[in-house]
Amino acid sequence: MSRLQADHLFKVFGRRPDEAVGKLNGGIGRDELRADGTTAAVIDASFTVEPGQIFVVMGLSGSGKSTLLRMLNGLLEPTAGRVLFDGQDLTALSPRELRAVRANKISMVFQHFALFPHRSVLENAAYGLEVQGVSRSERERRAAEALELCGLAGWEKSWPDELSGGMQQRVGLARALATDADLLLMDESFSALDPLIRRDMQDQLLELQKRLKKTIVFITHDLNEAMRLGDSIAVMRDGRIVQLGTAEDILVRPANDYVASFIQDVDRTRVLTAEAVMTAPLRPGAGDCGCESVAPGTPVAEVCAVSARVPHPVAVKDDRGTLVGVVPQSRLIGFIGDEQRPPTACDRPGPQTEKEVAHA
Ligand SMILES: Nc1ncnc2c1ncn2[C@@H]1O[C@H](COP(=O)(O)OP(=O)(O)OP(=O)(O)O)[C@@H](O)[C@H]1O
Repeated sequence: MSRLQADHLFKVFGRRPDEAVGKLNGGIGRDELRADGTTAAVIDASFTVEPGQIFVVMGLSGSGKSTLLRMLNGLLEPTAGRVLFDGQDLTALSPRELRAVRANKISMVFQHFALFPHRSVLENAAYGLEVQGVSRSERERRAAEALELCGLAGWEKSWPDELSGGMQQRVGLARALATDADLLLMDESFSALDPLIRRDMQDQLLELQKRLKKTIVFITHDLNEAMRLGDSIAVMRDGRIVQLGTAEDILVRPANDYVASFIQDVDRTRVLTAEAVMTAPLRPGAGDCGCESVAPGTPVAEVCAVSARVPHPVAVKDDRGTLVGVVPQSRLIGFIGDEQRPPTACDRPGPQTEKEVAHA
């Protein structure tokens, strides 16, 4: 069972929302509705998020990301459609049941995390547990653990204003992790941070995720962030999900010109991995030599570097050392050059470089 499922979700603000859903289903556009003073913030969004996955919702300002997120945790009631959390229909719960689910199973991390200025870092991290009614000693233990996970051991007694912006954001993350919630909803959580600190936080989240295996919905307007973090990415435009897929799907097979224009500036060699470019080995015994090999998840840029050092296609091996494919140099060069056609033959073949002569 999926941890989270959005099933034909709509959110319409303004007059006669139900009528507007009917019109949207009938093919009317968002702009036509707006002329009536009605805003279709989310239109027919469906997706599933599996346990342990990072699901990223990416889109420009006004595309409907925050509205979608607020429906996922029950803060906003959908105009139509359902949200299933562990198979339970959130839209069918009473306000009291919904509050219990939100307090115990869902944690939010916002862009500007509001820390309490007159509480210590430890008390701030323990806040979610306090709301849950956990005893002081237990919540201090769990908050200290979460702070340590987020690299803030030793800062427990400090005040928020003694911390940098990045550290404050980590306290927010620690607060979310301390509650043991299965589902983390992160709304532009790193957007207010400087680029280097932001990257650091992304790395830290990925590192934490390897251990904790939470289910995370992460909202961002930054495609690079989406590609770094997302096991699965939904690209939103004007309230609709226009593409749903992995970073590789989006880079290699953009669904339309809009998505294609987004990915123009993405460095594919740093996002796509050996797995995306490898082929089946042609000769038996490939990868048996002592030459450098790469893991399936190695970025193409690093595979290029290895390829320049070994005299044959780069072997791709899984974590048990089993050969899963090879990456010939021609494929790497074709990939960087965005070339899909097969290679052509030379009418005067033969070694042309010192390296080729040495290995001829
Ligand atoms: N309470 C509301 N009443 C009326 N319209 C709203 C309301 N909340 C959001 N909207 C509209 O719904 C649309 C989607 O807004 P939303 O905040 O979900 O987008 P977003 O992608 O999260 O944008 P941002 O990145 O700027 O936060 C916008 O046109 C917004 O003006």
